[in-house]
Amino acid sequence: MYLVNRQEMKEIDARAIDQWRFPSLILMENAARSITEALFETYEDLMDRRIIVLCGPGNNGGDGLAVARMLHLKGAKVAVYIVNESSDQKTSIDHGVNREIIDHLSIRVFDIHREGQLRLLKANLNHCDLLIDALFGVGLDRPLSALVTEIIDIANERDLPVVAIDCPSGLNADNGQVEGAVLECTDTLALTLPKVGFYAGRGPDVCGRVQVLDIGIPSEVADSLAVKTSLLTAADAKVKKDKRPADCYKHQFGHVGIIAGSVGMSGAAVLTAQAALRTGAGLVSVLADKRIFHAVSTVMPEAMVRPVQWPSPSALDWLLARANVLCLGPGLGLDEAKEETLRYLLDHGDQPLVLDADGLTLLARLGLDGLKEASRELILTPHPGEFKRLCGESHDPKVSRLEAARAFAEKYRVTLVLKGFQTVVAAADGRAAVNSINSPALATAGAGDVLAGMITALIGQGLSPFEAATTAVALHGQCGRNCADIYGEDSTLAGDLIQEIAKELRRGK
Ligand SMILES: NC(=O)C1=CN([C@@H]2O[C@H](COP(=O)(O)OP(=O)(O)OC[C@H]3O[C@@H](n4cnc5c(N)ncnc54)[C@H](O)[C@@H]3O)[C@@H](O)[C@H]2O)[C@@H](O)CC1
Ligand SMILES: [K+]
Repeated sequence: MYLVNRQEMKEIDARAIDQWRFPSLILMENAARSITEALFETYEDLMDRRIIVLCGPGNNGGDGLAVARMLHLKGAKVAVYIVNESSDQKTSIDHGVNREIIDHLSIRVFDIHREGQLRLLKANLNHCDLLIDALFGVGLDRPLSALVTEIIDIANERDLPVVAIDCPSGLNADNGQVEGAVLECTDTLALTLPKVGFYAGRGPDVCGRVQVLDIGIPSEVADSLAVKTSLLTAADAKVKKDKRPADCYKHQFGHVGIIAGSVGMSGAAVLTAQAALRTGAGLVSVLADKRIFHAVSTVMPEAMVRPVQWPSPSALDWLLARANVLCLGPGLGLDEAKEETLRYLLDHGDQPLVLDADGLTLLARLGLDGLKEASRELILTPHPGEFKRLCGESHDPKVSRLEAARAFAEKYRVTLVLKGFQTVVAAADGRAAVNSINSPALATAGAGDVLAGMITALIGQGLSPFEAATTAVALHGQCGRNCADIYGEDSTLAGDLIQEIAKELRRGK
């Protein structure tokens, strides 16, 4: 699903109106109908609640007026407050139309132009059971005034459920930044598409549950724009590849080469390899330190395990001659021999290479300057600490994860998987995706090794690095959610995730 900024959303609305010939008032009516339905679905006792709709002067406020009308006509208890400070109190055209309609109904409508008029709102908020936020949507284009800030502060002080129409007021839909105040919402009903700002800066704290509502704009309209950002949802957890033919053989599904594990960290090699096998890899070869060879090979009869004394160019040559994709790093260790191993791999072979965990720390040590000229596709999977190390001095904590990941991937011509809550995947060509399928169950030892194995296996089966990374991230998130249901968030083990890969892949067929 596309994830859009304000300019893209406005362009989609404008094209729907100008090129696809949808009258804007129809879109507003559709929006209001979808929002009203969602409110009834979300709040079963809606008819018993005293509802306040806070409207701004633009089309977001117009949506609010139309929703207030629909709720009123269904018999709900609604009061409307319209905040408009502009000197001529001008509103958008469609807001004006909906104002006229509502003025002919018996709904209580109050105008607020200045601070002296806040007393009634303050009093009514004390007896309110649901606040609908229609102050500003994607049209917020300047810092909030003192009046609006005060209104938002008053509302935030109350312990009220708040439903945002399109976007919480005060949230910059481009980057999640807040200047002054932001309405803290329980639910955000995004119109047509989710906005980037929901997943950056303060966005995750203030949006609550996000639902995306269809308002009748055909999907071709968004397709006609070059939107480069997407939101990963359950649909992305399905592997987009053909079903295995009946007469298939293992060499058709990739040969994954894994360089992982060290004394005390043999499990990392096992988890990476098992995850790759469960994700459909035809063959998996592991180069493992000879001291952990038995530990790795005995628990994993399906993988080919070769004992190695690092550094070992000959073992790497053996692997380079066989594997069609490589993964280096989980539990590998950081000694001089491993540094030499990575240096050798960066200079030899042309298979895509996934660098994870210690592989990333080693890369940060070697320096990133050579990456742009690398003869192979590189996929880096850092957690925030590793990412900071990779960025070095250029790390800027004020830049959102999405933009930081995108800039890094473009600069170094790599696919970057910036892990954490709402993992970001970014490609060298500017595409990026944010994962919406998260689970606290994934915060467990070895979960990263599993993800690295999954990404590597999907590349081995022919997916592009970006496709493989986005699919694996969504699938991994889904497995985390399943495990949270089965074992609980506290008790999920990385190995449990691997069992879930099998169930999810079967379900996705
Ligand atoms: N065809 C469309 O364009 C549709 C738009 N829709 C709604 O319209 C919204 C966008 O409408 P608009 O572009 O009118 O924008 P908004 O209604 O989000 O806000 C713009 C209005 O707020 C004022 N404003 C902006 N920042 C302010 C600030 N900091 N303090 C005080 N006033 C401020 C502007 O002067 C303008 O009057 C969407 O978020 C969505 O809710 C929906 O009705 C669906 C269709
Ligand atoms: K809003």
